[in-house]
Amino acid sequence: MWANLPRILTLVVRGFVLTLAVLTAVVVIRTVTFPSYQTSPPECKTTDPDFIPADEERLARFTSAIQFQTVSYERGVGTPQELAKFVRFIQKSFPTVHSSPMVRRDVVGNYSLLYRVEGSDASLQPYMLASHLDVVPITEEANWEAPPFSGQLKDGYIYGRGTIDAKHSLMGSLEALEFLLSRRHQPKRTLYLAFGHDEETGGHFGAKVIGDVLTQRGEKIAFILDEGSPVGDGLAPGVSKLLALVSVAEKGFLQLRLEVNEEGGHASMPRSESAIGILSKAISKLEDNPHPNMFGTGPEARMMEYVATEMTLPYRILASNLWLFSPLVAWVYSRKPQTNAFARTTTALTRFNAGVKDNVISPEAVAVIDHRIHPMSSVEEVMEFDRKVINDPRVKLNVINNRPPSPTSPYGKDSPTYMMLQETIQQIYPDALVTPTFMVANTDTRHYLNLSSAIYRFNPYVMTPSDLPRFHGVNERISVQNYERVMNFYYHLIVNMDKPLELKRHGHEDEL
Ligand SMILES: CCCCCCCC/C=C\CCCCCCCC(=O)N[C@@H](CCSC)C(=O)O
Ligand SMILES: [Zn+2]
Ligand SMILES: [Zn+2]
Repeated sequence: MWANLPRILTLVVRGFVLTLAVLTAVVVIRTVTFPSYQTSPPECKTTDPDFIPADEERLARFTSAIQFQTVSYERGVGTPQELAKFVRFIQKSFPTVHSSPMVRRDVVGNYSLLYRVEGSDASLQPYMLASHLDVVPITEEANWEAPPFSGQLKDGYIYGRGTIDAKHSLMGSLEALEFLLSRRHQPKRTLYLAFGHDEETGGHFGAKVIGDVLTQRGEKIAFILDEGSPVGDGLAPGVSKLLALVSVAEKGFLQLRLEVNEEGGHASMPRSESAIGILSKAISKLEDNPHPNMFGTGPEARMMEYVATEMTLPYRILASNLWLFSPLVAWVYSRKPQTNAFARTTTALTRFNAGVKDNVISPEAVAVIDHRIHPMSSVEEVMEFDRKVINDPRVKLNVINNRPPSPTSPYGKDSPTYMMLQETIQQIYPDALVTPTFMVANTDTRHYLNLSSAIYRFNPYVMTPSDLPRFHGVNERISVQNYERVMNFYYHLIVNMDKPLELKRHGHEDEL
């Protein structure tokens, strides 16, 4: 036995070296032969004479739109008077849209707006552009560089709540339509514009009703485009070019109310555990035990493949070989909040309430957890995980609201609508890569799922990592350049949708 040891060791080392050599060879071959999913940009139209400039008049309209304080607070609790004023302002600001015989406008659920622009070819399925009228409340008002409802123009940026979420797309799509109709252009394909008034609190009285109205009309929609992920500048690790993130799916959500009820009493005679202490431990366990890393199991893996050939070398090797490096990429993604959101179901503690007086032991403690569910997980799985982690029957878990992750819409060369979107994005951003991904937050599209199987969530503006905290945060703003891109993106999209949407498969063509 001992005599054979050198031979055995040699064989083991040889086996190891051989395996390493084979793995390295496979990794190298895959890296250099990995297919490119990017197509060259079409002829750029933004230099055409019919480009929409962000001139004084349009910027003034956008500024005014920001000044309406259309805040949504809680489900069913909004700002009806501001919404009504904003609706009147929209009507006055886009006279051609509102007087055209081609346009039917319905006010739905009191304040939401549904426009139908009649196309000349009734055989073509309509499509829909969506956004919303409402905004979230202001936080830390003292830290804003310009008053949050001013729409003030400062150093090339328009400041205010709603500038990126989402009055840019509401006003931008209406500007595009006004521009088009004022040139007496009738689209071939019927187009809907749908603007809910309570997206920020779930869309139960706005988008839900719009969805019901269209369902009752028996409408089937070729594709829907709502607010969503942006064109990232430095957002994705290893990608130096602009990266247009088209969300073909959306995370689910689960909002849970955690409640502990214990005996209260005089603060001079406390028991060893209080309602506050028990709930704090539960919360702390949830924060210490994140939901499992699922990177590589959902549409996020496709995102890596779509950009693999364009990445800097170390990332290119990783992205071309997810079969081997998925756990490593998963770890890299889990290190920053914005990429971690793609790797797992997230857990945000959004409310914590207890106590009424300094010397009274509170009999009750309540917290709210907002989970965003990874597309490959489920509401049930998340509940089960939380229960196991908390492992304390004194902590009651009540569901406030929930929604499973959305289905994934078609993407890639087999999907004419996705390709039309990609082409339009490339007209505005000729140097950008375009990739499917999923939306880490939620949109009104949850109410439109039965209207279309092709639902995309995309914001046609550029965002850097330092811009991300502006969503629902302090100093929300959009650059004039970005707002101009938004208007022209919608304009180009509407023009492009007059071209036939063709499925080019197996040598035959079908039109939607
Ligand atoms: C690897 C790529 C990294 C890219 C990282 C960043 C991508 C960031 C993407 C999107 C951020 C934009 C978020 C906008 C959210 C707008 C929608 C919204 O606010 N929805 C509400 C709905 C409330 S319903 C109760 C929400 O809370 O989700
Ligand atoms: Zn929004
Ligand atoms: Zn929002």
